[in-house]
Amino acid sequence: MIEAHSLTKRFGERTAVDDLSFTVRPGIVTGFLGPNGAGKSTTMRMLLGLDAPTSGRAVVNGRHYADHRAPLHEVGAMLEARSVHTGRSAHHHLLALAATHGISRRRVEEVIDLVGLRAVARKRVGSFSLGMGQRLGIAGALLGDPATVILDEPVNGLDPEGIRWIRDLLKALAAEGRTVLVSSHLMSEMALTAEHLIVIGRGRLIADTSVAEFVARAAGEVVRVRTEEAERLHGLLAGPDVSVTTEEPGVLTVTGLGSERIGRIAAENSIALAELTPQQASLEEAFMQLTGDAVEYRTPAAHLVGAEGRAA
Ligand SMILES: Nc1ncnc2c1ncn2[C@@H]1O[C@H](COP(=O)(O)OP(=O)(O)OP(=O)(O)O)[C@@H](O)[C@H]1O
Repeated sequence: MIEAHSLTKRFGERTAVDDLSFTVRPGIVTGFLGPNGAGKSTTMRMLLGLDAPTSGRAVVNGRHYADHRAPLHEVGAMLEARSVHTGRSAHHHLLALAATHGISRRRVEEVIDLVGLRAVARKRVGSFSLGMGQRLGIAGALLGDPATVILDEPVNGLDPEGIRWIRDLLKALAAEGRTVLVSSHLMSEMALTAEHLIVIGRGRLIADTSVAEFVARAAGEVVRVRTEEAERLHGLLAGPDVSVTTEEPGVLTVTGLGSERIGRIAAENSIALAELTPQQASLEEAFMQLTGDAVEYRTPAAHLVGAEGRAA
């Protein structure tokens, strides 16, 4: 379990994390989301005792990180910036880490296999690709078989197979009853991986909710209706809090009225419907809506869409 109590971090004039409180529970994957510069890494560093909060408290498994006698057994972490001696092999790096906690060689071999680095375990870390480095970071995080796992952007640099592997690994770790907190700016990835979300913008909490609730809350109710009498139905549905648009002939997109109500209005007026479909906004759309004001470094919209791999 991870608890942030009114965490605040200032760097000079800049407030990177602003009165942030949340709890991350065991047994599910919790996604930590926010636009670039939102304060995710700084928060994770405070959880791990690497940055001291200006005020507030970070507690992991009931204690400050620094108060754990054998922290690798409590919290396994991988932060974005890797601090690995590039001249060492993966095997040696993990052995050195294991030695600090009296962790056995056998466990080192186990995690090497678990992260799929067996074939390159004796190679110098300096020659590793970004994806291999991520796998090594995860091996280090899991070395102490910790109850809590904190990973900063773990899918960075991984290929599709690697991304799928991380997704399955995180879910398996949570299913074993561990607390799993994973940061990302990739909404689509979190939708597939996380069950719960903590969303921040400009260092402040924007949402602490399940993935399903997050989308529903941000998106509002949108229903697609197809009928040969679109024009007549349009007139019947229109109202002060209802917006009806026509994107293609015979198809209405209705916001502000539920599908049940639309179906009833159509029936009362003897309008046959060919389709009546509640739409779900994608997580990206929901995220954009919620964090719109909190984006620090804004990219032109077309670039943002492209970066997320979605068609306009
Ligand atoms: N050591 C530091 N000194 C000064 N400012 C800092 C420092 N570390 C972070 N910041 C600032 O604090 C804010 C939050 O940064 P942080 O790296 O925590 O965000 P993030 O959500 O992890 O972003 P990203 O997704 O880009 O990694 C940013 O405005 C950043 O410039």
